[in-house]
Amino acid sequence: MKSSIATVSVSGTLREKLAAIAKVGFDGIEIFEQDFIADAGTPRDIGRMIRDHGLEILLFQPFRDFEGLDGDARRKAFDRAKFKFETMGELGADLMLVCSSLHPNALGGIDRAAQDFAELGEVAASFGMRVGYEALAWGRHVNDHRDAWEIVRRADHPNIGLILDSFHTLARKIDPETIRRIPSDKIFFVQLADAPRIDMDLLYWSRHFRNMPGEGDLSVLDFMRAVAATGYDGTVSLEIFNDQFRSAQPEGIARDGYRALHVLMDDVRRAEPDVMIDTPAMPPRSQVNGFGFVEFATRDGEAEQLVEMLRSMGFSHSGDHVSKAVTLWQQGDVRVILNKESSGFAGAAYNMHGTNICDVGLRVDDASATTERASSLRATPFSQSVGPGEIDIPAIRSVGGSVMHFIDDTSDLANVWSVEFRQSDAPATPGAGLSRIDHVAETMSYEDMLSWALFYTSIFDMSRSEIVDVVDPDGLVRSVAIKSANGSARITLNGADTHRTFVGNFLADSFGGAIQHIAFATDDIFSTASRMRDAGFRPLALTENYYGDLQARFNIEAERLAEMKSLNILYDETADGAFYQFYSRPFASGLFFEIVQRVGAYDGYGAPNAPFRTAAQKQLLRPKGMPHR
Ligand SMILES: O=C(O)c1ccc(O)c(O)c1
Ligand SMILES: [Mg+2]
Repeated sequence: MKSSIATVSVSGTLREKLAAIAKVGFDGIEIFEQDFIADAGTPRDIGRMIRDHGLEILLFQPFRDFEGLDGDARRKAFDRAKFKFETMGELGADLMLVCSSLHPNALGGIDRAAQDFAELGEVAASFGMRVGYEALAWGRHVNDHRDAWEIVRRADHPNIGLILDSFHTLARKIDPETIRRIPSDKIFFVQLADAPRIDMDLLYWSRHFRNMPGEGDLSVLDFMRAVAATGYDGTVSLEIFNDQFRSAQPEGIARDGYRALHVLMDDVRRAEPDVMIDTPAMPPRSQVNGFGFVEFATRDGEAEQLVEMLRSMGFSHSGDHVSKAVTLWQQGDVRVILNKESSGFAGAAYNMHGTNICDVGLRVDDASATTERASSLRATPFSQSVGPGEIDIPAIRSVGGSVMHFIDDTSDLANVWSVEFRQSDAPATPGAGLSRIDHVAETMSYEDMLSWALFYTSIFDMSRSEIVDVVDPDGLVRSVAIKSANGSARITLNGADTHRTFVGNFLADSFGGAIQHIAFATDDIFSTASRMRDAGFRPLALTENYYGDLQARFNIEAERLAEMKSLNILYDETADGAFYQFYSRPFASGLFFEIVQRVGAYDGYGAPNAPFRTAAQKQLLRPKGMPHR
């Protein structure tokens, strides 16, 4: 199988696109005519430049409005095709995509179109070219791959074949299983794209909202399984028209494309064990079993403030690093590390961002297999020199340049706490009932959200929720939740459109995204909240109006409601269960803690409460009388 990406999928000039596509390791490209025409080089020069990047031109496209014409218009269409074949010869491309016609004068008829393609096949053959026919979902007469296939079958010419595009098939809800009966040698090329399910005009949806396989809601896996089952082992190419991608960094998009394509082929291989799939092998998705630790880079007054907060939340100072200014704080199954080093990764992270969560440890089944899969999918490995008494823990780069470490039970990684930390003499405190990390919340620019969701769902056995809109007083924040298969690890990604929102404001200070808050789980939030209050914890205060509204919306006993109000506990309820939560006040550049209790099978994060708590948080951040940013 050759991997390819269409030049339209990536932003920049043709040269910038090629550099990015080549760097991440695609075999070739689909060259879009616009990209080619906009470049000042001759077709020969452009062809050479592409090959100099180590890339093949696997497809030239698109050729429009060809079939179904008659008279002069038909002759003109053939002349146009000849001109394109000549250009392709100079470029060094031998396959042209013809998409189904939208021409107002195009006449329908399978046999008429077949006749056009039989003749075009002869012309193509005389130029040493091949032609693939693709049904656009909004084609005038042909908008279904089954009709395109029938035309190709009846054209019966060795230089005429079919091009399949997952978007056109899946957007129209055409059963991809119908692909299994097409002979593989007549499939000349396969294009892949996903898209979010939005009810809108097909053309508009396709030209603006496509995204990488796995980033949307279409079943690209079922489509590709059917293609693979035919025995097709030719090019698989990403053709992604997306407004956001057009303005993103070319290399990030190319990398996401590479990741999406290879993870899809890996999934196909696992789903169709009898089919030979020729892509690099990688370990299966990594099983995540919760969070091993979270690490703050911090210093001075902010470090003292953090210690105060941890104490007030019931954490005990349980250990000191054998050689570094690093302390370990524990409660239940939660480990928080405070790193006050001025050198190394945490030191650099502090110098850049101030107090921040620079590192997260995920518990996985197999740490080295996890990093192996991650590097196969072009994640950036991370390592730093291992100091005296330290264990080399496998790690990769994560959101905003932070680090993600992997801990498992199968190697000496399991002993890291006893090896790297000396137990503290400080007496353990009784705690406040926090048992584990329920979730961590990462803040990022909305443009990066799909990319980080793909990061999690491709490397780990994690799935993605629908995107929900969270209203901030100064803008919209979109949020998607990532959850491990067993529910033990949850990560929410919050995408900010503007820096005026609470998360956007944090983003402006944190350059490129970071964890903004950590939510701890308790089994009894009322007891936890009162114990924390007694230990000096200062919760985020909600308004009277909030509790008035709760009373109106839900059936909560008056006494309970009064207790919630006095402890600043928020509430949500669905058919699956109930959810209680309360928050700390923001500290440092807008970091905060959350305490949650899930009742029944409640699976959300209290999104209906988000506008009220963000308003309260912003109130505290904004200096009185100052216009906000
Ligand atoms: O939107 C289009 O016109 C268009 C062109 C070529 C394709 O391969 C395609 O899928 C869509
Ligand atoms: Mg296409």
